[in-house]
Amino acid sequence: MSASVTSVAVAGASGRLGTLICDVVESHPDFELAARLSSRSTAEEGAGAQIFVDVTTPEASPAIVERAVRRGQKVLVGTSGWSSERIASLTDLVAEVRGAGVIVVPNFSLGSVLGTALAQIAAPYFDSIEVIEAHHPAKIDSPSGTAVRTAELMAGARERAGRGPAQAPFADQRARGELVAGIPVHSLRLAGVVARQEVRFGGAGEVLTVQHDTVSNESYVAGIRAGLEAVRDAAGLTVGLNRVLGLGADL
Ligand SMILES: NC(=O)C1=CN([C@@H]2O[C@H](COP(=O)(O)OP(=O)(O)OC[C@H]3O[C@@H](n4cnc5c(N)ncnc54)[C@H](OP(=O)(O)O)[C@@H]3O)[C@@H](O)[C@H]2O)C=CC1
Ligand SMILES: O=C(O)C1=N[C@H](C(=O)O)C[C@H](O)C1
Repeated sequence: MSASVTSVAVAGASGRLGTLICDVVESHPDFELAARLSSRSTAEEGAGAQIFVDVTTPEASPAIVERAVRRGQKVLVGTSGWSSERIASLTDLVAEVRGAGVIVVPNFSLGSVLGTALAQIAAPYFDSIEVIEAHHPAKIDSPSGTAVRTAELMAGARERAGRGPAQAPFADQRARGELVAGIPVHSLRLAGVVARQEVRFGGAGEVLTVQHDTVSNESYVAGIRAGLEAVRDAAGLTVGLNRVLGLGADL
């Protein structure tokens, strides 16, 4: 392995996103694929790589990420399930481990990140907000990580603007979706869909919709490349492709 080439291990390499990440690593002149890991891999496999990528499952991800951080690897996380609570404990871990560098990217698609940013701009101006996300039927978790992140960021934007929680009437009824940071989120798992998110804002006599569609996994390629390039020299914890691309903080 040449000194200028950075080695990468991918946990979840046999999955949909992991396969794509391995392709991106292999086609990038600065990186070399050191290990393809699956659910059957041992904890030691991939330990020698400089960068460790986690794209597994929300259940498995925290332990996999902690192990990689503790052994001094730079870590890029694309797995969903990294809610604000999980991010808080990751922040503590990163502060504890000297030299740690972790980037968590809830969505590698530029359009999705911009959609979430636009939703944050709108959130303080509309008390009535609902999120509808749709994904392919093989997705094991719901709501999506992107929907959770979007709802949390919209609630934060409202709080910073001095607005109270969004309205969520009759939220105790099951068909009203799952409340995330006080905002109802509805999940569809539908053949023919890759990934879609709609954020609907209701106001007096009007509805604003911020919608993003991923129509193929190609939408993740540029974000994956940017994440890999950024995590090489990462210090501390970074959350969101917007920060990786220098598009600003959480608005
Ligand atoms: N950030 C983003 O832009 C995107 C994020 N995602 C997220 O990435 C994650 C993976 O999605 P996707 O590729 O579609 O999922 P898949 O089900 O296709 O792949 C899951 C991968 O994780 C592995 N795995 C499962 N359980 C474990 C375990 N206990 N320990 C270690 N590895 C395990 C599987 O290995 P095996 O083959 O052995 O079962 C497989 O390689 C999800 O959380 C998804 O939401 C997806 C797309 C885009
Ligand atoms: O599982 C997926 O496919 C996706 N998962 C991520 C999420 O949960 O938000 C990102 C994207 O929506 C695709």
